[in-house]
Order: sequence, then C-alpha cells, then structure tokens
Amino acid sequence: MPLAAEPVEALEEGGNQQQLLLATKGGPALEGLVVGSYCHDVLIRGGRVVGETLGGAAAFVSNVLDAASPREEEEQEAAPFVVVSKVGRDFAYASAPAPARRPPLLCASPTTSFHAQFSEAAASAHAPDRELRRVRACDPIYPADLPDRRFAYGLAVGVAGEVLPETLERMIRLCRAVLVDAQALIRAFDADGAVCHVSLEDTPYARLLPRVAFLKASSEEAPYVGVETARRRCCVIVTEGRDGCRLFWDGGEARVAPFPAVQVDPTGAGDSFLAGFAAGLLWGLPATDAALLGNFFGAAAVSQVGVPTFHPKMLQAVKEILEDKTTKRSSPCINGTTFTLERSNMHDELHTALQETARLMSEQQQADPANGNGGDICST
Ligand SMILES: Nc1ncnc2c1ncn2[C@@H]1O[C@H](COP(=O)(O)OP(=O)(O)O)[C@@H](O)[C@H]1O
Ligand SMILES: O=P([O-])([O-])O[C@@H]1[C@@H](O)[C@H](O)[C@@H](O)[C@H](O)[C@@H]1O
Repeated sequence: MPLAAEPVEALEEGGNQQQLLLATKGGPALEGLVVGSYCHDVLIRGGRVVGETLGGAAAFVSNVLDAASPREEEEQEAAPFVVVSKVGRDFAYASAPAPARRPPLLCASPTTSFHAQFSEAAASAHAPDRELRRVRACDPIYPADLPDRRFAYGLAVGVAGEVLPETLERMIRLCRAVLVDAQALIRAFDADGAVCHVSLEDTPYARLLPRVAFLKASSEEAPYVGVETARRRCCVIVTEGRDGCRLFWDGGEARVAPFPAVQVDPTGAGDSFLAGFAAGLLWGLPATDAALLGNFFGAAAVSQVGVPTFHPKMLQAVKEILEDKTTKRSSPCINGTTFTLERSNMHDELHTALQETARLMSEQQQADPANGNGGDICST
C-alpha cells in the first residue's frame, strides 16, 4: 500500500523549505504528530455523576504511545511525538501526565466537555454502551497550528469536530503516513449537543481518503464510513468491542482476536486501540499483527476508569515480547515505502504471548483492592 505523504519539495506553504529539510534531518527518525484536543469527561449513570476524568483521544493516545512505542534506552521518559491540542483556561487536568508532558494550546473558548450517559443495562458486544453529549466545544485546530516540519506518522484523533478538513490535509502533507479515527470525521452534534453521525461520503474529508493509510471506525461508526467503498481507498479497521477487530483492504480482510478484560469503563478503548496499532507498526509489525497490539491496549483501557495507568511489569513484558517477535526494528514499516497488511506466520504466537500478559494483569487487577476502580461504570 503506498504511503500518504507528499515529497518534501511540496512543503513550501507556511514556512521556509530549507528549515523544514534541516528539521527533518536533525529530528528523531520516527517522530509522530498527534492532532486532537484533550477534553473533560463527565461519566453519568442513572442520573448520577459517577466519574469526572481527563478525556479526549489525544490523552489516551499519548498514554499508549509513550508506553508502547519502540525506544532507545536513553529515551525512557517520553516517546518522540508532538501533540497539537486546544483547551480553555478552565482546563482541569494540566498536571495529568499527558497534558503535562505535551501541553495544549490555550484558547479563549472553554475546554471541550462531554457528558457520557451509561445505560443501566449491561452493554452487549455491539450495542452502543453510552450516549455522548458535547456540552462545550473548544476552538478548532487550524492548519497553521501544526508545526512546520515533517513527521514519520500522524494520528488525526479529534473528538468534537476540531480536526478541520484543511487541517487533515495539512497533516497528510507533513506526515509520511496518516492514521485517522473516523470519529474525527463523521461526528455531528444536534441542538442539544448529542453526538450523531453523518455519512463520510457527504463530508469534505472523503476526497482525502486515498491519501490516508489507515482509517479506524467502531462498529457503530462503520455504517457511516461505508466500509466497502472506503476499503478501496485505504485500509479500514473496524473495532468490535470485546470481540476484537477486523481489517478490510482492497483485495483482503482479516479478523484479529481480542484479549480478556474486566470492563469497568469503555471510554478510550478505541483511542487506545488506535495508538496500540500505531505502536505495532512502529515496531515493524504488519498491520494485521499490529492490530493485536491495538486489541491489547483497547482491553487494557476498559479495565480502568479514565486514562489508564499501565503497570511497569506489564509494559516490560510487552516490550520483551515485541523485541522477541519483531526483527525489523531498525526499519519499521511506517518509515518504509509500503505497508504489509497480511498477518505474519508468528501472528498466533504473538497473540498467545500477549494473552498470557493480559490474563496475568487482569487477575492482578481484580485481586488488588487498591486499584481504585470501584466497580463497573457502564452497567449496574
Ligand atoms: N470488553 C472488552 N474486552 C476486551 N477488549 C475490549 C473490550 N472493549 C473494547 N476492547 C478492545 O478495544 C477495542 C476498541 O473498542 P470499541 O468498543 O470497539 O471502540 P470504541 O471505544 O471506539 O467504541 C476493541 O477492538 C477491542 O480490541
Ligand atoms: O471511547 P473512545 O471512543 O475511544 O473515545 C472517547 C471519545 O469518543 C469521547 O468523545 C471522549 O470524550 C473520550 O474521552 C474518548 O476520547
């Protein structure tokens, strides 16, 4: 599959071309660009507020990229990626790890805020598990808000329509490969702020799809994406909650098995999936194998309320598995010229090894009363 970015020569707008070339030469080889705003999440069940947390795909994505990206020993602190995010002066989580590490741009408008209303009944695998209402919206992210330099990869992860079509286009110009969350493209909001969806084909984003590498949608969003049309333009990944995910491309498809999890809060599962998937590509895995890492971090996300904290032992185990199973760390697919989509012959081994880690972590978490989760937010 060809990559999305345009040649460096095309980067004349908005900056000095020579500077751009220098920045690319001197910068980290696998620097990423994450575009989407942090937000406030209020979790509500039965008319009662049961949680208030940092939200926004950018927060969940940063958390997983920092945890799972391949890194040299001396880069322990933070993985090489930039976050372009906007919040208002009311932002309540400036000292949380993700915003503290990569501070958002401050705006006069308030921080984007969502109310997530969970149904009283336990969610089934594919039924919507929550109703989302956007109660406040921060400014959009404009093309001029993005840094003037090249990136190995970009993640377009808006939650409230903040990634404008022209901003996505600019990302495609700056990044060698762009991964997009469909929720950044097809969300609309009714008069009350309730999230609804529009058909991707009817949006200005549709024409950009052939220049996108991967488009991720939840099974609720998939009908609005139009998988059969979209798969002819880029690789489409449909996440299916506790059932894992499927990949669709022009001429092939694959199902990728899930990992065990005790769900306490489904918020951020899709975001964490996408970041785990991107990390898998950075490790040099083919897309179908990288989706295993997506499923792993999606499962880890639902096991905690809000942005999850990963146990260092779990991360060490995952890193050892990836070091053992990947051979191409020095030339990851995301930095090459094409993507391999089909599963490798060690797909099942990788699943088994990660599953063992997921099972151990899940058991530890259930046994540990200090994990602070206090029960399942999304069901009674
Ligand atoms: N209950 C669960 N058990 C295990 N894995 C889960 C569970 N819920 C979600 N996941 C993982 O997270 C991914 C994204 O979840 P999904 O619910 O499909 O996305 P979204 O949060 O966008 O609605 C899934 O593909 C799966 O890998
Ligand atoms: O749960 P998920 O679909 O991965 O992503 C979520 C968004 O849908 C939601 O709008 C936002 O408020 C959450 O913080 C989270 O980013």
